[in-house]
Amino acid sequence: MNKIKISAVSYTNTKPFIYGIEHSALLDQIDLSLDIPTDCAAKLIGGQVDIGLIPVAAIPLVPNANIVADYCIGSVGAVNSVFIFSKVPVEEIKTVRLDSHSRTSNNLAKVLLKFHFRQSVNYHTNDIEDTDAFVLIGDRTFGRKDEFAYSYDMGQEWMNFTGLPFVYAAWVANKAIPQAFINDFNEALSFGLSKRRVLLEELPKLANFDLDDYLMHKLDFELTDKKREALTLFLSYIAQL
Ligand SMILES: C=C(O[C@@H]1C=C(C(=O)O)C=C[C@H]1O)C(=O)O
Repeated sequence: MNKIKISAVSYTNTKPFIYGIEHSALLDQIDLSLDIPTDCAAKLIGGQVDIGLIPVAAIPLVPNANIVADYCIGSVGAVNSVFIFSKVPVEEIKTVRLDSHSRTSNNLAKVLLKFHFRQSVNYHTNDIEDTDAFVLIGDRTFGRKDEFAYSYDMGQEWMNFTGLPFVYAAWVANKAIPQAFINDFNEALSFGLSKRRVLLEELPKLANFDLDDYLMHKLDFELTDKKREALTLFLSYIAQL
């Protein structure tokens, strides 16, 4: 049988899933690559992989997109790794630099600034551009919150805006995947989540970031009905940008 090709996010948020996959019999049946979120999306859209843990904002661009797992990268309120960092309070933000790693959070920033904060903002993608604020996601945000005059946790702001949890990335396939594989895959992901304490022992301690709180509490990995509702709502807001 051909191996199933999978691209997953290379950040710490995905390590519980990788732990589960690496400790399962699935390892012989798959080709696994770890990529930044934009590349996970590009590989799934381009057909280089069969399944990707992709930014949900990219789902409409995936041919035959179908969500194949009961787990995701999500949060119920603050997530502590998806931020708008700003020099000025949000009512004064006029320019924002987007994060080249991100698809979901760049769109989440636009949705929140337009529909929640009701700000008219110019967006830049150039790294050297001097802007009022910028989007930053993933491990590169760890411990950096206090460096900026204003930090907006977008998981928290989405909760303030909609009363809903949020899903940043989901396991999506671009073709039909055999049900037996999906069952084993869910089992592996669930096993990885149940071993987060073991994983935390293996990860280096960070001086100014609570990794335990991040993996055990801030991230919320179950793709619940409320998160699916949030996903549909988020995609409908993106369509109105
Ligand atoms: C919570 C996070 O979720 C992520 C955010 C993504 C995005 O903004 O496109 C994509 C994948 C996830 O890794 C994070 O990276 O901090």
